Amino acid sequence: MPQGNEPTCRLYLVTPPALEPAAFAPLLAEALDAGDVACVQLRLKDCSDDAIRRACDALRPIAQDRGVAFILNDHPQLARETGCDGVHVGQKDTPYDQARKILGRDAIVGVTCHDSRHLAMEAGEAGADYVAFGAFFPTSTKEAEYKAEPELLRWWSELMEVPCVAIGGITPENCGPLVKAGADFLAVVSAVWHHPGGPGAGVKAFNTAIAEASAD
Ligand SMILES: Cc1ncc(COP(=O)(O)OP(=O)(O)O)c(N)n1
Ligand SMILES: Cc1nc(C(=O)O)sc1CCOP(=O)(O)O
Ligand SMILES: [Mg+2]
Repeated sequence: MPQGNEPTCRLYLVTPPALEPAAFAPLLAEALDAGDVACVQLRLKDCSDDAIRRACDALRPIAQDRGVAFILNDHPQLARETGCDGVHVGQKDTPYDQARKILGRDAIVGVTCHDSRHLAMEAGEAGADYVAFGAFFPTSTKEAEYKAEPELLRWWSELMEVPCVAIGGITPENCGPLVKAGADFLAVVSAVWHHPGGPGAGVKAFNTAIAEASAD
């Protein structure tokens, strides 16, 4: 939970779905050195386990050395083997209970809940560290089958203690209503990694937008 001067909503960076670790490492460092980031999710799609291991080994220390949690998408066993802080699982991935057994009670386990109150309550009651809702806006990063509305974040954050993450097409320009509705984290791919000024400028733009929306 936020304490003291921490912002009420924080940035949750998700990596591009394909990357070359040596080339991506300086971009990740640039992003994390530019401002406040709560966590990084390594989300590699269509990749071998060995490639994921290599990416974890190269990128995990960049996050953890800066006090930023490093979470692996989809692969609880690999997350455990490679020293990640946790895993994110979707509804078609390893079930929450199994992921928790693999990683233990101290790890972060987050669960995709699409636009569903029911899935979120199930995940929250089971012990998930956060629930993720989306997609809030059109995204070209993946084919999003569900559409979530800010009202879902308002409902969840007023009723529940478990933090909620908003994902899908989020930019510094459109994030205000999500912050005001109670999102604890904004999970972002394109608007940071494809920011015209580079990822550092992307993080700064989000930090400013979140601060402005929180102050309103
Ligand atoms: C923070 C966060 N929220 C949602 C997702 C999507 O997970 P999932 O539905 O399993 O889809 P893939 O990302 O695996 O394609 C996520 N990764 N992170
Ligand atoms: C990985 C992911 N999951 C989503 C969901 O709705 O569950 S949307 C999404 C892609 C997010 O990327 P961008 O910030 O570039 O839109
Ligand atoms: Mg998944």
